[in-house]
Amino acid sequence: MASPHPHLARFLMRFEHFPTGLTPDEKTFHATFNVVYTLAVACHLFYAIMMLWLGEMGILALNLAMLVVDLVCLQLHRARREVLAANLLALGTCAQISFSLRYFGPEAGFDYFYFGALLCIYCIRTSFMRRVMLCAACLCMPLAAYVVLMLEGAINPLSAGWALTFRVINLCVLTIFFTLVLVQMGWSSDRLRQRFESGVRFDELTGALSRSELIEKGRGMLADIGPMSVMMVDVDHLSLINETWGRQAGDQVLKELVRRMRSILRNEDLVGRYGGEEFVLLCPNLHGKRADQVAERLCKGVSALPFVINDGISSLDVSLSIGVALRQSGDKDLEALIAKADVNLFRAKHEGCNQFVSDNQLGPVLGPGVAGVI
Ligand SMILES: Nc1nc2c(ncn2[C@@H]2O[C@H](COP(=O)(O)OP(=O)(O)OP(=O)(O)O)[C@@H](O)[C@H]2O)c(=O)[nH]1
Repeated sequence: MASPHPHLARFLMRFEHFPTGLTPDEKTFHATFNVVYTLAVACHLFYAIMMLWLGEMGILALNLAMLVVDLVCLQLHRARREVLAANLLALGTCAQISFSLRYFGPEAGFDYFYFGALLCIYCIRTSFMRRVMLCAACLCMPLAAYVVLMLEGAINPLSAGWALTFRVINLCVLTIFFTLVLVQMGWSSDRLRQRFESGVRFDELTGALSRSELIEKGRGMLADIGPMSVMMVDVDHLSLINETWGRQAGDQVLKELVRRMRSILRNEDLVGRYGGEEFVLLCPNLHGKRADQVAERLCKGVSALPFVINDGISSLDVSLSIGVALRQSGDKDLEALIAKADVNLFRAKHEGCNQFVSDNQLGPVLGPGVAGVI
């Protein structure tokens, strides 16, 4: 899916050096999180300084604890990070609200109303478990704040001007947080929906399209669109990798291969697992020399970095061979195109692997290579 806001996406991407192999959407997703975290941490620090100033050691301890959790959370794996982020943002906001209640008294009810409205919008797009977690997290702290308030009564040491300023800041920060979280949730849930709810069948191991799905979508493409390239991709010497490092290592190579190919290809290109270690790529509107350039980029790009296997203990150099078939005008037979790509793949293998051969007869372009251990 293309990011709905390309300018925002480009801006957000400046916030991080990304690991290689991420798609533009994934980069935006990461970057959004980083902006949210930066804001969250800055906000916690701001409140911490204010608490110190006001001598509120209890709320200060709470804020600092959350700051530490935030920072730890930053280091976590991104899947877990997503769930934690939602909770942390809610908790952080509640800390601010408990402060508001304490110092602004019942007027802070408006903040609650506003926060509740934002949370509702946010929750609509989350899973049931996440909604439960969010609500639990969001209810705990204001509840604690109310108990404290009931015991001590609201105090209001701030002048009306300061109180208004802080409440405005509070509401602005809330708005920025939740806007960013909403944007991010929109992108991620769209991706999830595309992946799991659209009835599209995926290969379980690699996440590539299943063979039947690929054929179905490919036939649709041939009916609808003009030029197109079909590439048959084969991992070189996978049986050697399996024998030397075990089948699990081979599986990791296949998974990583699909991830890297996706990062090189455009969003509209389809990656399907055709069988075993063979993948078919369907690239609409790609023809002539541009198809060769993409095939070359795949060969070079995928093998540029070693593949990490066995939980990071070892790494392998892995290369690809690719056969490219170009759709001639009027071609409607997908299987014939795939068969043509397969013939070209056979030539690429025969001529030494780690290269592509295309209908353009411009390949092979790379020297022979073998899978080797670093
Ligand atoms: N780990 C793993 N291996 C697979 C999977 N599917 C197929 N293979 C292996 O891929 C290997 C394919 O063997 P070959 O057709 O001889 O190909 P190769 O060893 O890659 O040699 P070349 O293609 O000539 O470079 C076999 O060892 C299969 O067991 C899979 O899902 N996981």
